[in-house]
Amino acid sequence: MTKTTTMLAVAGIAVGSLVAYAVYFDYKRRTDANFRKQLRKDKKRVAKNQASSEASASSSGVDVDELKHALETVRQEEVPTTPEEKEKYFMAQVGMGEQLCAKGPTFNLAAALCFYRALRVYPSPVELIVIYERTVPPPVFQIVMQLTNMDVKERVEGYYDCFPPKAMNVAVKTIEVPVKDQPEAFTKKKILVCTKDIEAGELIYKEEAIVTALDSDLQGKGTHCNHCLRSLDPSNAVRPESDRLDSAYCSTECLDKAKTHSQSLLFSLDSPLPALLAPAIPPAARAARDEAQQAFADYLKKHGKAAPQLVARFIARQVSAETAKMIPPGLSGMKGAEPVLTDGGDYTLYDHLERLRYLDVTPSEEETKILREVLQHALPGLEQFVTEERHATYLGGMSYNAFGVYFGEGRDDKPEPTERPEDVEKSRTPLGTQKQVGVGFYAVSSYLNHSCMPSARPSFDEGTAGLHLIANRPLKAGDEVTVAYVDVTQKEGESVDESRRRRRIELVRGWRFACTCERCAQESNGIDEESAKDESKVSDAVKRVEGA
Ligand SMILES: C[S@@+](CC[C@H](N)C(=O)[O-])C[C@H]1O[C@@H](n2cnc3c(N)ncnc32)[C@H](O)[C@@H]1O
Repeated sequence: MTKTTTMLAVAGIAVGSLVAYAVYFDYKRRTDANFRKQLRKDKKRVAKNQASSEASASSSGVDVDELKHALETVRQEEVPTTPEEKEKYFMAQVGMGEQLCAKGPTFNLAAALCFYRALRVYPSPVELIVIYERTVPPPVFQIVMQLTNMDVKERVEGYYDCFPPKAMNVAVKTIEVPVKDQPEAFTKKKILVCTKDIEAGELIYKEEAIVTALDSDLQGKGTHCNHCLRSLDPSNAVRPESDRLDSAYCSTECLDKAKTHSQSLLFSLDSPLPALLAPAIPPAARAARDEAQQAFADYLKKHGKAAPQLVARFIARQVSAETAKMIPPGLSGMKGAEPVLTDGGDYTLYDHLERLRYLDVTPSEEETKILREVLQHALPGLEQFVTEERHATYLGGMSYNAFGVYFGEGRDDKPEPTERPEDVEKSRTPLGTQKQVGVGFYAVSSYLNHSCMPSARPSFDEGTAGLHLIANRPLKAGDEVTVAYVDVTQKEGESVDESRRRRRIELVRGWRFACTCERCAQESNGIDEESAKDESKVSDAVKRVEGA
């Protein structure tokens, strides 16, 4: 209840460790599902008598509108950027909060706002809430919890107001669809719809990939840019001095972006942090980092899959985006580190991944260990971020949502896979994965559902991983936009049934769903006995994976 109590409790935990990536963790925890779960638990445990934050007047005696207004005001305030400033700010706010507490109930809201401000810059918000519970007078603590819950709730619920950006002409809509064989049961599904009328052949939007990975047979050859995937003349390629993947780039601009986003952290001995924040690396640590990166590069080469690389790059890009926020504008040299994916709102890259569907996959222990070591040797502490569970979510998210990048009619020189068909890595590629040069993960396009009669198609017209979504037919505002995840053309010599069966089996293998599109429904009418057997295999496979 005194200044010393909170300050001492806090000092014992982490005030001294406000380094770059600690703030990154802070940011993540604040926004991730586990943190929100924890908050809900805390809310139940702590605020037993607290009226719902939706109620017009709260048990803390502060009107909800007043709280909302206060929250908005705090949100508008600038948060200090450097670790030292944050620490100073934190101490000042806690000190002021405690002084205001002593002045009596009239100052409860003002006191709570101080504690809330301190929470915003503290590296371990959950721990701090637990400390507050012990040290802050209950009525003030209740208000801090209300502010925190309100903030998290608004962030979660407001996401689809800001995303996708309005200029992209699409919106995410949640619809209810009937569950097969269960009359009157419905399930929720997200679809992407147009927000304006579009002509056939018109560009709906263009989207840059958040992360890309070249197909493994092209890695190191110098025929494609490692960042934008553009075709290159190897003799003109830009080659970095130190690069674990022997990467080539089409320009110094792509090289710089790649370094900023992920290459420096994962595949080179450069500092993963900008000079302003970078700690000096002792020679022994350098050697260990080199070894960890070599093991990761060997792993990627041996397994030939893109998803583990996309995962690593996505994590690295989160680090880069969060560290860029900590550096005063103009000083960072990290231009482009933070992708702008929303119309305002304070969302992180993780917000975009978290809401997507993902495949239920289990990364090998070896893969998790290798990735953790690469991260640990780049920034000690970062490895804590890759728990088995989180790694599985990332890997499942990338495997499920990646799009194949292909140019023109695609390529014909990709080595035929040697694995069992069900083990071949799939990406959404209307020409078939054999035609792609690599893959990209896209925040908006991840929401596109499949149709065997798609209303749109991805196109890589600029010869890079920049995805142009083109309408296949006229679309009205509100119509669903779909693409083909697999090659849906009926091949020469293939019957309607055979084509239907091929598509559906590929969809089950790659994305584990039985296609419910209009064309599949139409073509099921004349289904023959042989196809019916395959169809039950599709249903069984889906049941197996969905029931698992
Ligand atoms: C990447 S997600 C697309 C967004 C997703 N609809 C959602 O609700 O988040 C792909 C998933 O959507 C569903 N889906 C997409 N296209 C479908 C189709 N043609 N038929 C049935 N389900 C489909 C499947 O569950 C599939 O696993």
